[in-house]
This record gives sequence, structure tokens and C-alpha cells, in this order.
Amino acid sequence: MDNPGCVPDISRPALPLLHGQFARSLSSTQSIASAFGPGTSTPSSWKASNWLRGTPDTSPPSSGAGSPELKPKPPPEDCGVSPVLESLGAPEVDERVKNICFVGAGFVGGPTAAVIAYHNPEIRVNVVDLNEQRVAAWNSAHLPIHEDGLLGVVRLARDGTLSVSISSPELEHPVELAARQPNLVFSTDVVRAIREADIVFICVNTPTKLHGLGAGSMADVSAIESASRTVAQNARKGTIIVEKSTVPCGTARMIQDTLCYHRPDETFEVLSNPEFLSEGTAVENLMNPDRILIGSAQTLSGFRAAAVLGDLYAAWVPPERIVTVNTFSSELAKLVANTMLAQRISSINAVSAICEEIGHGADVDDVSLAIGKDARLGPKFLQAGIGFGGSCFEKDILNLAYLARELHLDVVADYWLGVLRINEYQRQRFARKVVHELNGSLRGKKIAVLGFAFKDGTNDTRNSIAIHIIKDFAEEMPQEVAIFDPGCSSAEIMDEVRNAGLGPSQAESIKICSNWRESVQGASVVCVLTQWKHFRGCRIGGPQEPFAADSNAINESLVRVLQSNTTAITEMQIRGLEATLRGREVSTLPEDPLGRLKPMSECPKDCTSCRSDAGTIHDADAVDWVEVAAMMKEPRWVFDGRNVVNPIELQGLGFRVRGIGKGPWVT
Ligand SMILES: NC(=O)C1=CN([C@@H]2O[C@H](COP(=O)(O)OP(=O)(O)OC[C@H]3O[C@@H](n4cnc5c(N)ncnc54)[C@H](O)[C@@H]3O)[C@@H](O)[C@H]2O)C=CC1
Ligand SMILES: O=C(O)[C@H]1O[C@H](OP(=O)(O)OP(=O)(O)OC[C@H]2O[C@@H](n3ccc(=O)[nH]c3=O)[C@H](O)[C@@H]2O)[C@H](O)[C@@H](O)[C@@H]1O
Repeated sequence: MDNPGCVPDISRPALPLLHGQFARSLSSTQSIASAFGPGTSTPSSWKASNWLRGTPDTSPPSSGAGSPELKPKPPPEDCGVSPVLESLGAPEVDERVKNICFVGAGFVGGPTAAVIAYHNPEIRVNVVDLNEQRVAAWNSAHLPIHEDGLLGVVRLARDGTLSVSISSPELEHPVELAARQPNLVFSTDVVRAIREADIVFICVNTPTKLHGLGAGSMADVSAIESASRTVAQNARKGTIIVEKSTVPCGTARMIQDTLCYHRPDETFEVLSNPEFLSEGTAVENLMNPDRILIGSAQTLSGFRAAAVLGDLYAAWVPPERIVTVNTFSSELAKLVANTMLAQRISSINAVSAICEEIGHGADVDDVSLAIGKDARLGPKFLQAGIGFGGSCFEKDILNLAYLARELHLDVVADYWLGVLRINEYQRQRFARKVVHELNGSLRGKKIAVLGFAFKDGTNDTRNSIAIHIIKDFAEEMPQEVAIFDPGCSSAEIMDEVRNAGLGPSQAESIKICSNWRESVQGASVVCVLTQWKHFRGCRIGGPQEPFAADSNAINESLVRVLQSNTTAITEMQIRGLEATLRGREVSTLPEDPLGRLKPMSECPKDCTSCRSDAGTIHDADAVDWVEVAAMMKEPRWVFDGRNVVNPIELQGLGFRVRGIGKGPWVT
């Protein structure tokens, strides 16, 4: 289509052009100055990106709407992003981003929007979703996602705060912290939110395709297509579009095509800004990200858009952690990051199989410890277990392998698919060994399953390894499989069980318990399938983690800020202050030591979420293995699929314990 308004984008070649065209494009970390050749400075007459709608601006970079004076600056010399951002300048004050929109209020959209809103109090953040129930939950006291610290962040940005007076021995006199206005809004009004936005983040789901071409391996981008269409039809001129979802390489180009089709006379910048948070630690990851990756077209307006997006993050992320590359590299990097993390898990799980067979005390945890000390390998993601679950690793590996196949790189595709083969092998091995140790039959036996979520710290049950293992157990016709998970509601677990394709009699044997006692009572075997710390035991196990307060004194620079100008204080500084107070005042409410949060409105009397929350156990309900020993049938088998229990101590209590990668299974 003849489309003069569409900016040519060298970062979005069609797949067949990948090699040639990319080789000719700018190198990913090239600064804008070098793009114009040696000795050439950034031209002052370049066309500003459309969102600015004004005269080109070459002033120094903005300090971010939410952090006027206190942002860590200047960036170090080796910073990956600063040359680009510095050379581009910042928008005029009255042209700064005022309104952003997240399309998709899921595991990524909700928490990411909340943290951006939290750190940018002057920007209105609209989060929209087609799912009314989900939106209603985001507007209530019962968020649809259980993540440590999320409710506090959401309440603060969504409801605003009270003004508070702070007194402390370090301060000469009490200081007033002004009330904060609400700036986070959840709604189903997708069109309106898009119309009002300067930046639109697309955070919709991208599962693996289930039907038709590429079924079982290709990503289903229909939600991206639909969201992009709505954006293309409604976005204001010059709105920056950001793909936050994990997508196949080339999706930014597809979004750009949709925009060009609907708005042929206008230009829009499409950025890739993949998310790297892990569930269970989402708030911590968003507050302290290893990096923020921004992929843009390697054009002036592409760099400019990247700088505008980077500025949102610069409110709390140190500039050297904001990395800019081209769009395609960014899309690919996300798939590669997940694939390589999964590859590490499969590698250590492959080692665990060797340890189990080799005997002589070989222990996979010792191997992890030993190799993790090598700085080149590092200690993370070396925990052997029953395999990785969750909604992303498998689909992203399939996505990368599909790309390799499309490019006729079959050996490469097979290499990555090996990661999935080991994952499946690992969980099948676990289920088979349980049956084998129980004399080859589960008939008439009760199996207690502790843990259903795909990992601890989350209520996400999507693609959990547990359901596959439970299915294998159910096929052995046991008397009962009694599942307990401290983070998931019965309804969530039941949904997964229903979708697992079990026959009626197998499904009948499955029971979901509201506490661990119910699950282990009369069981012949306990299988630990999620690494919840509750399962380590309340009377045994490792030492309690110390309270993580950095310092017990309010540092001098904070005292200066508090005493001179509390309007300049950032949420990051208030967090530091709160951590200090928490360490000092153990009696104060831990989540809100300054008392800034507004009281929440009461739920209706018949609130079902209140009822199911009441059934959720907390730290006080850690499993008591001494009690378990008295409740189980002998010989009291424990199969620890996550290596969370202390086998020596449990053996001392009369259990027969089998862990992952710990010596021969058959004694
Ligand atoms: N779950 C995770 O921990 C991570 C996920 N990702 C990626 O982020 C993306 C989103 O993942 P999740 O948040 O887990 O998915 P999700 O399924 O929890 O949320 C997606 C939301 O988008 C909504 N939606 C779909 N189409 C829409 C439309 N046209 N308009 C408005 N709303 C629409 C759905 O109703 C749903 O609530 C995926 O690509 C995923 O791979 C990336 C990093 C971490
Ligand atoms: O794109 C995504 O969705 C996200 O996928 C993963 O995050 P997540 O799946 O939430 O959780 P992980 O902590 O990575 O755990 C995934 C699975 O691997 C398992 N795992 C993890 C680490 C380990 O050492 N061993 C191990 O078996 C976990 O139990 C879990 O089942 C990545 O860690 C995130 O960086 C990424 O953003």
C-alpha cells in the first residue's frame, strides 16, 4: 500500500531479510552521534517525534516527571544508554508524558503499571482490560494477583495517601509529608484510555497456538493483533506504542503495519520493552530491575521515543541499567533470556539424574554449590527439582525453536527443544520413581501433595508441573490424591484439575484440602511439589532469615531532604525511610509504618474473596513434620521434588526420604 506517512523502519525487516538487511543496519549500541558519522553532532533541525508536536528540542535529558531533583546522576561513562538519551534532549516541560495506558491487566500489566504509577506520581496511569472481573478485583482489596508488597503499591497509587507528620531523633522538628493524589486507574474503558494516552503499553497474553498452522509451537498473537487494531483506530496522533508482551520476532513490525493501514498519513513509533519480572518476586524485580530493555527503530524519531520511554523508568532505575538496542534484537533477547534460564534448569536436572544413578553419595545440591562459585556460572537458577513450569518458559522456547525452524536452522531448533525434552523427562522420572518405591502400585493408598503453584510466592497455577505428576498418580488408581497449596485457592486448583483431561474415576480420587493436616492425615506418601518455605518445617530446617533493614539510622542526605523540601522526596526515598522505621518499631504495622495508606472501604458481608482469603494459611501454619510423622501410615514416605526438607532430620523422625539428585533411590 502506498503509505507516505509511514516512517521507513530499518529495524523491522521481513524474516527473509534478517541476515542481509540487519548486517547493514546500525549496530545495536551505536549512539545517535556516531550514526551521523565521525565528528558530526546531532543535527538541530531534525524532525521531532510526533508525540512532541512542537519544535525540535535538544535540551538536556529530563530528570523524569516523578523525580525532579533527586535522581541519581550523572550516568557513568560506560552507560549503555546515556549517549543516546543525552544527545536527544528532553521534551519541554508542558509536553512531558502526562498520561499512559496499559492494555492488559494481567500478571505483567497490573504490577508493571502499578510500579510505574508509584514512581511517577504526576503521570496518570490507566490500566484497561476486557475482563470485567479482573478489573473489579484490581479495584478491590482482593487483587487478582498475589505478590508480596503489591497491595501496598497499588493502594498508594490507586487510592492516594494521607498527609503524615514524620518525627525522628535525627530530625530537628517533625516534618509534614503531603498527601499524594491517586494516579492509577483500572477500568474496562479500553478505547477512552487509548485515546487519552501519550504512551500505550500492550501487555496482552501471547500463548502458544493450539490450532492450525504452527499449533503447539508458534505463538498466538491474536490478542496482540486485536489490541493493536484498537490502538491504531483510537490512539492520538504521535502516541508511542510499546510492546510489553513477549512476542515473536517481527511483531513490532506487524503492529507498525496495522498502524500504517489504519492511519496511513501519520507516523507512530513502536518500541519493544520486554518484561523480565518473575512471579512471586514481581514487585521486588520491578523495583530493582537488572535492566530495562528498550528496542527502537534506529532512526531519530525511534531514538527519541526510546528516550521518552526511558525517562519514565529513570524515575527510579539507575540510567546504566536502561539499555537500548534495535527492535528486533530486543524481541529476540527476551526469548533468548527465558530459553537460557530454562536451559540452566534442564542442565542441572540432567545432572540430578546422574547423581541418582551413580550412588556413592553424589548430591546435585553439592554440585550446584560447587559450580555456582565459579563467577562465570554464578549460583542462580541451579536448583534441581521436578522441572520448570509456568506460563512462559515452555512457550518462549517453542517460539524460539519455531523461529529457528522457519529459518531452516533445524539443528538449532532441536538444540533448544532438548531443554523441553529434559524437563518432561524429569517430571516423568519423579512420578515413576514414586510409584516404583511404593511397590509399583498406588491402589488403596492416599498420596498427599504439598504444593500446586508452579513456584512459591505466587497463586499462578498455569502450566504447573504438579498437574502432570498428579495426573500420572491418578492413572495408578490411588485411593486419594490430597492436594494442599498455601497460596492457591481451591477454585484455582480445581480449574486446572478439570482441564487436565482426567477420566471421571480418576478425577474423583482428587481432593483439594484447605490445610496441610487434612492432606497428610492417613497418607502413605507425601510429595513436595512446590518450594514453599512452609514445607521446610516449623521445628526444623534452616535459620530464620534476618530482617533486611539496611541501616537503623535515617541517613544524612534523607534528613536534609526531609528538612528542606518534602515535595522533592521520591517514593524510593520514602521506602528507605519506611524500612528504617520498620527495623526500629517492630510494633508498627510492617506494610505501612508511616501510616500513609488510606483505610480501605469494607467488603460486602458475603464477599467470597474474604472467605477464600481466610482459608489461606500464612507463615504460622508451616508444616510440623513431627506431627506429620504421627499422622502418616508407615513407612512414611516423603518424596521431596524441590529439595526443601532436611532429609537427615526427617529420617531422624522416622521418615523415608527421597530428594532430587541425592544418591540412589532404591535402597
Ligand atoms: N506472567 C509473567 O510472569 C510474565 C509474562 N510475560 C509476558 O507478558 C505477556 C502477558 O502475560 P500475563 O500478564 O501473564 O498474561 P495474562 O493472561 O495474565 O494477562 C493478559 C491480559 O490481557 C487481557 N487482554 C487480552 N486481549 C485484550 C485486549 N484486546 N484488550 C484489553 N485487554 C486484553 C486479558 O483479558 C488478560 O487479562 C505475555 O506475552 C507473557 O509472555 C513477560 C514476563 C513475565
Ligand atoms: O517471561 C516470563 O514469564 C518470566 O519467566 C521467568 O519467571 P517465572 O516463570 O515467573 O519464574 P522463575 O523463577 O523463572 O521459575 C520458573 C520455573 O522454574 C523453576 N526453577 C527455577 C529456578 C531454579 O533454579 N530451578 C527451578 O526448577 C521454578 O520452580 C518454576 O517452576 C523468568 O525468570 C523471568 O525473568 C521472566 O520474565
